[in-house]
Amino acid sequence: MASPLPQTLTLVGAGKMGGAMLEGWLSIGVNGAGITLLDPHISEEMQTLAATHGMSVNPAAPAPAEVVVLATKPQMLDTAAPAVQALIAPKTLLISILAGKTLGDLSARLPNANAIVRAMPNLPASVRRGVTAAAAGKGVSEAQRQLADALLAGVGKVEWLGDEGLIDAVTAVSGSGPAYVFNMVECLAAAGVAAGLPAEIAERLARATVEGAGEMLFQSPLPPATLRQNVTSPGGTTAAALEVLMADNGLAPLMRRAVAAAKRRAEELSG
Ligand SMILES: NC(=O)C1=CN([C@@H]2O[C@H](COP(=O)(O)OP(=O)(O)OC[C@H]3O[C@@H](n4cnc5c(N)ncnc54)[C@H](O)[C@@H]3O)[C@@H](O)[C@H]2O)C=CC1
Ligand SMILES: O=C(O)[C@@H]1CCC=N1
Repeated sequence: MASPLPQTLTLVGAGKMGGAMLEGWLSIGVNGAGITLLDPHISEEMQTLAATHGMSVNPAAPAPAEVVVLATKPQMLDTAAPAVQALIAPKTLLISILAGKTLGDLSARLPNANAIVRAMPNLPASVRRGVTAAAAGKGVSEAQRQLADALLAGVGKVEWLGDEGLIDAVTAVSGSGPAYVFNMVECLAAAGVAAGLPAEIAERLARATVEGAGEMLFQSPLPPATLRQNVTSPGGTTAAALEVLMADNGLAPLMRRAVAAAKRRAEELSG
């Protein structure tokens, strides 16, 4: 049996991530007429989407909803909290995607929220290929957990965590991770230019390479190390490059430092 979907859902903060998730929910059949968007700086694109699907946008007195999704910047939590409290009925499920803000931080600002799921999605949700890790607070019923799962699975894969304490590390790996990959495309293209390629060709090649490699990861059951080995002819060109990338001062320590910095920042955003 298909998982249940909410009859009413209010999205607080319809920016890049909230908007990406919203498009996924529409595509799995959440009824636009039951959706309310609250965002003081809502984009024209979101307004058009809302009009197309009969959503309500910034109503004067929004009613409590079955599900409230909090998708403002973490720094806006204090400002948004009074309006969010008014959206929460005793059985409302609150899903927060705010980096760094813990279940405890959310409960302290929204004491009337009985059921809170803290989730960390990522931007490929916009093409329904996201991955979200989520942790449920104590007051979340099994039905509410399934409801959250249905919404999060609508935009990609879902990992439920028994330990909320892992979410800052999740944020540093998969939440921020798409940006690392996009930066790798930029760096690969720039390196191609340094090697003599015209800039436009280098960018097209770098981009298509990551698209193709990503699709192989998607389609193949093989571990990434095997996929890497399949490109690497002994004594060939890839081996020469990997000697640099896999050196003691290569990509691994750099990535460790980057992920540690992101995790530290998530911890700083808590409170
Ligand atoms: N962008 C990403 O890849 C990811 C973002 N996140 C989380 O998603 C949240 C949103 O991030 P983005 O979408 O990137 O930011 P964004 O700036 O694109 O969106 C935030 C939206 O909140 C709106 N907003 C500001 N104050 C508000 C208020 N008081 N009430 C209602 N809406 C308000 C803004 O107008 C804006 O449209 C953050 O907490 C971030 O940690 C999580 C995973 C990935
Ligand atoms: O950069 C950020 O803080 C957010 C959280 C993960 C991705 N974007």
